[in-house]
Amino acid sequence: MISHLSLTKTDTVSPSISLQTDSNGFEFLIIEHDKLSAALTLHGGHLIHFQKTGQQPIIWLSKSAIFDKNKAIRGGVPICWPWFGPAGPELGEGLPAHGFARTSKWALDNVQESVEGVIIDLKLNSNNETLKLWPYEFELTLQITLNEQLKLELITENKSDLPLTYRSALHTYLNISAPEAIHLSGLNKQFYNSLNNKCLETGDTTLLIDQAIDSIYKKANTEIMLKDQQFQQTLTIVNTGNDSEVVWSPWVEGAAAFADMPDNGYQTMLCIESAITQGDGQQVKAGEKHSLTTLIK
Ligand SMILES: O=P(O)(O)OC[C@H]1O[C@@H](O)[C@H](O)[C@@H](O)[C@@H]1O
Repeated sequence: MISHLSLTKTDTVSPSISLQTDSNGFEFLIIEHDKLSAALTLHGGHLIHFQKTGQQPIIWLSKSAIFDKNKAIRGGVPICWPWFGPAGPELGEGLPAHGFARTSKWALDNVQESVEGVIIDLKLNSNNETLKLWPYEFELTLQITLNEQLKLELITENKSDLPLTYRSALHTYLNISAPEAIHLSGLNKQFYNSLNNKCLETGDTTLLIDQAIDSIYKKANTEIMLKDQQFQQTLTIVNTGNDSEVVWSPWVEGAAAFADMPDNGYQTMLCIESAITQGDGQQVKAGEKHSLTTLIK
């Protein structure tokens, strides 16, 4: 999934993690471990690749993704935070879609390695720039656990004196063989259809992917299963701290409209997002923390 990138190693972080840059100096953390390979960027705190040794990549990255410090990366797991979709009108106009975490520079806080895999902690703290966009002091921690399973935990700590509310999504782009090979089950029956004025609709708990989809499902009551007949694998997805799951495929027209996705890109990806989208969002009291996770096994 990242073999098309031309990277140069600039530093060693730990036995299986190196810092590498592209020709523009854009930084990547590359993980080459006996059990898995993975990659992430400090820009956006963005996992862009995860593959267990001998298996298909689990995470999809656009072949035409743009690596630019002012843009969000197409593919991987963008961190949508502290809002999802457009910002609420109370925050003002001209704010970036899906918040600013996915275009902010995160700091590498900690790495742990074992024979099973690696755990990487990234941090993003409020600063003068974030306070102009969103008036709360915070510390965000993204813990990325890469081993037999993939786990992402996003911890929002409220460092202000007032309660905050946030919305979010771990906007996971999953790698699929082909839409017609996919059978998705375990979703809630009720969903808000963003392609139909966000109307609340009732469907089946299973879904075949044969057209554009942009739906906010009420939180699943059970595990979500993504069966891929061609890859002969079933991914099980368990989300916590969320109130909904977003399922998104841009399909033919959507992919054609994106400069950073090949026209056929929609055929090999499907987003299933652990999300906070309902009501006013998740409240976090002053000094407290809230955790949003997705686990893919
Ligand atoms: O192009 P972006 O900003 O990364 O967003 C991609 C998609 O993200 C999804 O989560 C939304 O439900 C879609 O409406 C949106 O189009």
